[in-house]
Amino acid sequence: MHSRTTISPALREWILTTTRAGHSVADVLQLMKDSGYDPRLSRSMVAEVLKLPLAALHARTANALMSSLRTTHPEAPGVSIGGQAIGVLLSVDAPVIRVLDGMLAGAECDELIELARPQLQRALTVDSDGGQQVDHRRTSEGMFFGLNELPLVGRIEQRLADLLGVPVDHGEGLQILHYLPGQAYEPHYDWFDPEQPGFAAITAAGGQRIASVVMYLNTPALGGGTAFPEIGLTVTARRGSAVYFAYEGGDRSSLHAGLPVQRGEKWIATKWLRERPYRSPGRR
Ligand SMILES: O=C(O)CCC(=O)C(=O)O
Ligand SMILES: [Fe+2]
Repeated sequence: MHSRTTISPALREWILTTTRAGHSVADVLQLMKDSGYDPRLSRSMVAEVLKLPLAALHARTANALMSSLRTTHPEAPGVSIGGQAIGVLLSVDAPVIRVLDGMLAGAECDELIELARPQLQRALTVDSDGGQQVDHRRTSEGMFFGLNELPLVGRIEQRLADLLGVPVDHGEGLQILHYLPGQAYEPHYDWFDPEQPGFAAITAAGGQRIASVVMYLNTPALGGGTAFPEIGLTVTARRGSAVYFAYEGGDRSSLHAGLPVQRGEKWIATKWLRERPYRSPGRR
């Protein structure tokens, strides 16, 4: 007798909408695994809902589950997305860097600052065990928006997704950072170090980081650029513009720093992108 798996209507609906939204079967299985579903059970449930032969899923799973997406690097001279003309002002091949102007409209910058201001807290970094820590290397204050938390946030996330060819749910929540004179973010990598004990925990959902977009929400009076010391490049912090950079885990050329603000203040919004969907069913 063929025994059918019991699938809740909510889960059935989620599998259908997620695949219709363009996600691969591998993505769906990975998201379910991240949410604690048994992989074998997930495969039968997904096969049943999508009316796929179970064997096809088994054969594909091992490779497909590890499949990871890369961002598409924006090409000069630029692109228009939803009415926003984004210009590519500078391109570097190694590390991959694009300096972008027109990433955000002035009003969007102002709105993000005002929404974030009341929620600022001392910015944390991920410690070697995967937990959050106060870090002397990063003296700014910050906050995170949930994915698509507000229409403005959702609009910016969709623009980034269209620009980089990666679904919105590969993104971590948008982080807003505020630096005052003297505050900085010392040289660091955005990818997670596979040698660190917390690597498995940090990358269990979404996998490794693959790219970052630092968007400048204001123009500091002096200082506060983003430096790439390995190649001697400093990107000027200018309201509405952004720096995008992409990397592999372990890529030391992607070392970068938020230089100290010398006069005025600096506001940025950072989006970190993962190789796989970072958002799982039921998680914001
Ligand atoms: O403040 C900056 O310019 C860089 C910020 C940064 O590196 C980050 O948010 O990961
Ligand atoms: Fe960074």
